[in-house]
Amino acid sequence: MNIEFTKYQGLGNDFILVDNRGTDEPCLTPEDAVKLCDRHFGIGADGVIFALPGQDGTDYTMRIFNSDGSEPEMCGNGIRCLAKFIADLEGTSSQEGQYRIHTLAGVMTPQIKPDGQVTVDMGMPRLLAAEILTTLVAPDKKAINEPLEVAGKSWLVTCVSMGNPHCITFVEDVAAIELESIGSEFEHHPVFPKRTNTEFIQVVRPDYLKMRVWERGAGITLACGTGACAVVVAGVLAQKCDRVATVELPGGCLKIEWAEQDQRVYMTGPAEKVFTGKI
Ligand SMILES: N[C@@H](CCC[C@H](N)C(=O)O)C(=O)O
Repeated sequence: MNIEFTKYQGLGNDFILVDNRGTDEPCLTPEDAVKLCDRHFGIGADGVIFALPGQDGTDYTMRIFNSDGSEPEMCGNGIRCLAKFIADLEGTSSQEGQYRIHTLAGVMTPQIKPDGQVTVDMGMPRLLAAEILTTLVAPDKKAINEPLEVAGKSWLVTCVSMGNPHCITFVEDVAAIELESIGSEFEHHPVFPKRTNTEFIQVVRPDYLKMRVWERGAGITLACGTGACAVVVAGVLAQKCDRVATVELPGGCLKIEWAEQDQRVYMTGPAEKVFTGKI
């Protein structure tokens, strides 16, 4: 193996980025990803992201393996990192750039802004149980504020897909949540046949939310972009937040808008190169 990589992070959600423009399949296996993501015996990361050739008229394709080797449909912090990585590969990192990226969740459009932040058109949220995927309610129904039994307690949850599944629960105090012990129970709950990401949310103000996350396939992370988008959608549906809100995560803040006009979700946040290396 002789592969160059660049490590990026978006709010501390960190990824190994690989230039995979030469072939249509990832040049590393899910098993490789598990080894490389290991924080003691590997490079250390929440996932490995591949920049592949575009499909169906898009500029690039993004594929990602979680740190457990599973393949999610989308990654919000990851796609901001990918935009910066592409700008670097194309030698345009000092300019603004906009890319159409094919993902397993559809086409996403990240745009690098003059201040270096990246805004991503994340598409429309999917709300029906059959799309999410959850058996918590009937396939043609939305799961909004539904009771779910986890760790001996009944939680009111709202389920949203941003291409990948999210289970959101509003709590009084996010700091008091014992994520280490309950996160995995949500992830593997039988009502989520493809497992789930879980977000715990404290509403500070309707335009300011505090979030902690347990990610499917990665456990506790410092931030989750698709999660922050799903949270604002859930907050609007449950009448707990505005359509434009700041979501504060342990790694920093994201600005999320669920636009009334086109019903699409827009996410703005940072993405930074950390170092380059060779495997
Ligand atoms: N951290 C990501 C989400 C990565 C995928 C997730 N773990 C899943 O399996 O769905 C983000 O920023 O969106």
